[in-house]
This record gives sequence, structure tokens and C-alpha cells, in this order.
Amino acid sequence: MENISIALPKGRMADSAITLFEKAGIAENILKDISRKLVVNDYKNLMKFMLVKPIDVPTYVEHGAADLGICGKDILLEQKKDCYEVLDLKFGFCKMVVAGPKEARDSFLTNKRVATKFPNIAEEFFRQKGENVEIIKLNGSVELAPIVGLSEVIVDIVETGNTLRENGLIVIEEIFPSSARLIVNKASLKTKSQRIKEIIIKLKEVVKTFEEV
Ligand SMILES: Nc1ncnc2c1ncn2[C@@H]1O[C@H](COP(=O)(O)OP(=O)(O)OP(=O)(O)O)[C@@H](O)[C@H]1O
Ligand SMILES: O=P(O)(O)OC[C@H]1O[C@H](OP(=O)(O)OP(=O)(O)O)[C@H](O)[C@@H]1O
Repeated sequence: MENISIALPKGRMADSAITLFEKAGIAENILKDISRKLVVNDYKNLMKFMLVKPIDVPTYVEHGAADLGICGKDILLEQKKDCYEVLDLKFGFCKMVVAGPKEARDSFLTNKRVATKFPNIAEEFFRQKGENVEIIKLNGSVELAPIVGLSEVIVDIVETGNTLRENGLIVIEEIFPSSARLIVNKASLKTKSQRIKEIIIKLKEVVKTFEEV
């Protein structure tokens, strides 16, 4: 049987991703072994798990360093890497939105500035609307930008809405909903097709139970 390697996202999606594999009975004790260690081998099930930043998951999968990976739909749409998206995992729910102070919704601005960690998504969204905008790429704390005059609006992820509220911002437009997705390396799906298909079937069974809740 071939070994299967999986890139899991560090950070807020890590626990759900790890629990998913454990519940599916595909891997054992990943949680126990992953702390500062970045690769965990499950020799019994012939699986290798690696923990990477969510933004890097598609890169590992595209290059075949991982056969499978888990990351948000937001990251897939931003990066458009060459891999297959095979399953909506029904956790990590959030929305990509345009947000800003109330005045930005109520007044028509030409050539507005948009601060974001997702420049490609923002660019595409405003291009489709036929709006000419300047995209300002940031790496975090995006809500700060309109408060200090770096931009008029932001394109960012909203989950509870707490960060927007606490900074006096509102959702102006929703762009798309996001959740965690399972992605697969294109060559691996051919060369390791039986194992990968078995894994997808087992994960689907667990995901079904999330939907029933
Ligand atoms: N409230 C949220 N804020 C950001 N991302 C969320 C939220 N809820 C779910 N997600 C999902 O989690 C992913 C980001 O996870 P995480 O915040 O751990 O990564 P990160 O942005 O690289 O972290 P960091 O801010 O430490 O650099 C997103 O791509 C998205 O799919
Ligand atoms: O709607 P909420 O539940 O408040 O969540 C949304 C916030 O969480 C994320 O930031 P993150 O915590 O990743 O920090 P960052 O801004 O440094 O990326 C996102 O970019 C928003 O700022």
C-alpha cells in the first residue's frame, strides 16, 4: 500500500482538521504527537501528516509534497493553484466581505482604496462590478486601514462580526461564503487513486454527521 501525505492547516482550523481524520478512523493519535513537531507519521495507517500555515497548504499539494490538504475556500480562490478541490468539509465557516465605515456604504466614491490580505479576490470582485479601485495589500489587522485613512474599505473575512463591530465598521457587501475544503494533488489522484478515494469516502461519512447537527 502507498504512503499518503496530508498537509493540515495550523491555527484556528487545526483542531477540526485533526479531529476529522481521527473520527474517520483514518489516523490515530495525531493530536497527541503534534505540538512543535511539524511532521507526524502514522506507521500503522501509512499516513504522514504535516502542519503548515493555511496559506501554504495549496503550495504543498500543487507540488506533490502532500497528496492531500485542507484549507479554506478563501485561500483556494485567492491562489488558484493547480489541484483538485474534492470535498466541502463543513467547518471553518466564514464570509468574504467588503466592509468599511457606514459612510463608505452611503456615499459613492470614485477610485476607492481597498485594503486586504486577498488582493486577487478583491481585484476580481471590483473588476466584475466595473469599479476602478486601488488595492492595498496587507498581512493582518486589516480593519485598521479605514480607521487610520489607509483605505476607504477592506475586503476581509468575517465570522462572528466582532472585529468589525469593535472597530466601528459594517459589512457593505458579501462576496462569497467560505468553509474548509479537501484538496488533492492531480498526479496523486491517478497514481494513488484507490487509497485517496477510500479516504474521501471515510471523510464524507464524518462530514455528513456535521451536517446533521
Ligand atoms: N474568523 C476567521 N478569521 C479568519 N479566518 C477564518 C475565520 N474563521 C474561519 N477562518 C478560516 O481559517 C483560515 C485562516 O486560519 P488562521 O487564522 O489560523 O490562519 P492565518 O490567517 O494564516 O493566521 P494568522 O492570522 O495567525 O497569520 C482562513 O483561510 C479561513 O478559511
Ligand atoms: O468576525 P470575527 O469573528 O471577528 O473574525 C474576523 C477576523 O478574524 C481574522 O483575523 P485574524 O484573527 O486571522 O487576525 P489578522 O487580522 O491578524 O489576520 C479576520 O481577518 C478578521 O479580522
